[in-house]
Amino acid sequence: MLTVKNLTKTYNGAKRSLEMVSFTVRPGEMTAIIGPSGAGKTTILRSINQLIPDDSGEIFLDDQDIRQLNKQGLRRVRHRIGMIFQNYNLVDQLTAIENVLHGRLGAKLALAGMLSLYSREEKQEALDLLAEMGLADFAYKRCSDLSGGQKQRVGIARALMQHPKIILCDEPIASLDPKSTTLVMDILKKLTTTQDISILINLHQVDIAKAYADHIVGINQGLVVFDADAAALSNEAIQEIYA
Ligand SMILES: Nc1ncnc2c1ncn2[C@@H]1O[C@H](COP(=O)(O)OP(=O)(O)OP(=O)(O)O)[C@@H](O)[C@H]1O
Repeated sequence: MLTVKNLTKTYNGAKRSLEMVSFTVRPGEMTAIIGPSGAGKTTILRSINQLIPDDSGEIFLDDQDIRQLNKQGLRRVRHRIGMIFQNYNLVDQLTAIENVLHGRLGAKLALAGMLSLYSREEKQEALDLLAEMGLADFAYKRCSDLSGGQKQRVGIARALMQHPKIILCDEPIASLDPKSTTLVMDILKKLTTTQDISILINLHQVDIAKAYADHIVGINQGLVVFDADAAALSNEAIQEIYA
């Protein structure tokens, strides 16, 4: 479903951050990217939907090479890729439901988007998603008044509002306590099994990656040093990834 081939990236004047990175995210699976700080995990995610330019490689979502798309094509593809961030990226002064509705912006004409014009169906869908996230009572609360775990669940609902084929998660649990971590990871896992959504997730915690991911990609200094089913992640492999 998502195939990254020989992705290479150098930031201005710096040494190479990604070196011929290749891996595949299969449909309905959770793939975790693990590796030490600075290994290139965020750079991979940001390159996939072309938030940052890369040097070379191929990024296929189904049959389409994202790197070859024009502006309009890229906009369309981005709408099928949900994103979840460590710092939530919500508009704090808006309510939870308003933030969730932002997930529809990519599908709207510019004017409707600018005026925040949403249909009754869209509003109902946003409410239903918040209820699914256990946040029915928080729909009209400002996001600034929510806890980290609640904010992240609003972020997931916003991503789901895009009806994505894949969700990219950049360390979504890094700021959460253990209870919220379990809640958020359980929700993400359930999306893969019940909705056939693929998840590509950057994680710092190896134990969480082993417990939840179907497939693990280990990165060290911009190179893929492990790429296999989670069950194959041995202590030796972990040592090599974190060397
Ligand atoms: N905007 C930037 N300008 C220059 N170098 C950058 C930039 N962003 C990242 N890098 C460098 O690219 C490399 C990979 O960084 P990246 O943030 O992708 O790693 P990471 O694995 O996500 O790290 P962490 O786990 O700490 O978030 C690092 O050497 C980093 O210093």
